[in-house]
Amino acid sequence: MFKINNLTYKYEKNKNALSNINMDFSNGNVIGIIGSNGSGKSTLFMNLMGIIKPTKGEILFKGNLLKYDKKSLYNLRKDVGMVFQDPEKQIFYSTVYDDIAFSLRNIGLEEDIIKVRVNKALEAVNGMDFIGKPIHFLSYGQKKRVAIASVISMENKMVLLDEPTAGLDPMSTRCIVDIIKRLSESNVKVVISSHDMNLMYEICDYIYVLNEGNIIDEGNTEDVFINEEGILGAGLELPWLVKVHKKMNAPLFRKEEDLFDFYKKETEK
Ligand SMILES: Nc1ncnc2c1ncn2[C@@H]1O[C@H](COP(=O)(O)OP(=O)(O)OP(=O)(O)O)[C@@H](O)[C@H]1O
Repeated sequence: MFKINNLTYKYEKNKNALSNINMDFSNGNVIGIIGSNGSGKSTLFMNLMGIIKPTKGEILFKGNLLKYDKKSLYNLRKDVGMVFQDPEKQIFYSTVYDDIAFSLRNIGLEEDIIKVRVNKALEAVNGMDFIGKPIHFLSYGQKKRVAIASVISMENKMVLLDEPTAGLDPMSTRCIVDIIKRLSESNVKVVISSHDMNLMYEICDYIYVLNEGNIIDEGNTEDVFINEEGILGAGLELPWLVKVHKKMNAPLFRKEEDLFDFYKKETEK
């Protein structure tokens, strides 16, 4: 859906946050953007959503140059939803129900359909307990789950997730992994940024590695993560399954269950 040609973005009085970026999101169904703090991930997402405009280069959406008038942005955001890194940036309403319902009311849905969508989205993030609660009663992790539910409820064709699991406990993280898998199975394109290399290795099928605003590597997930130099060079670490492969000479597995099955069979021999 998105194709990015030679995108450069510079914040005022700062060096380039992104330099000459080329990306094609038709390369995968779950696309990962990895990079250490300050490498440009959030800046990239804000460019894609039309919140900020490239200093140089172009962003194509469905083959057309991104436009910034109200109607074009409304249409873009009907197709593409984004979960911001900081949930406070996208939560405005007094109660959880109304917050999620807000965007759905905006696109003119009937109240009974809204009710179904809000319930379904909150169930997906394991958040039905707080449906009627005022937002300010929630913890950071709970707000994050509401922000994710809000985007899911829109049923967009594409979802951008900026650090969706940062600050979440293990159970909530598993919920998010399941959500991403389900979205992908229902043909929603997912683009995700995260510092959690194990998560990215598990769910992504194509990876871009950002370092100080430059793409220093890209490719299919296994090819990118096997390149230790590239990963360490970007200030990241190898997923544990790749470490086991490299240090213990085990086959390369994508899922930990496959590794455990392998060793179980080996010890039974
Ligand atoms: N509003 C801003 N004004 C000036 N510089 C900014 C602004 N926001 C970000 N930057 C700079 O742009 C660069 C990229 O920042 P960005 O937030 O996109 O990185 P990131 O990869 O999302 O980082 P993190 O992993 O910490 O979320 C950094 O050098 C940062 O200091």
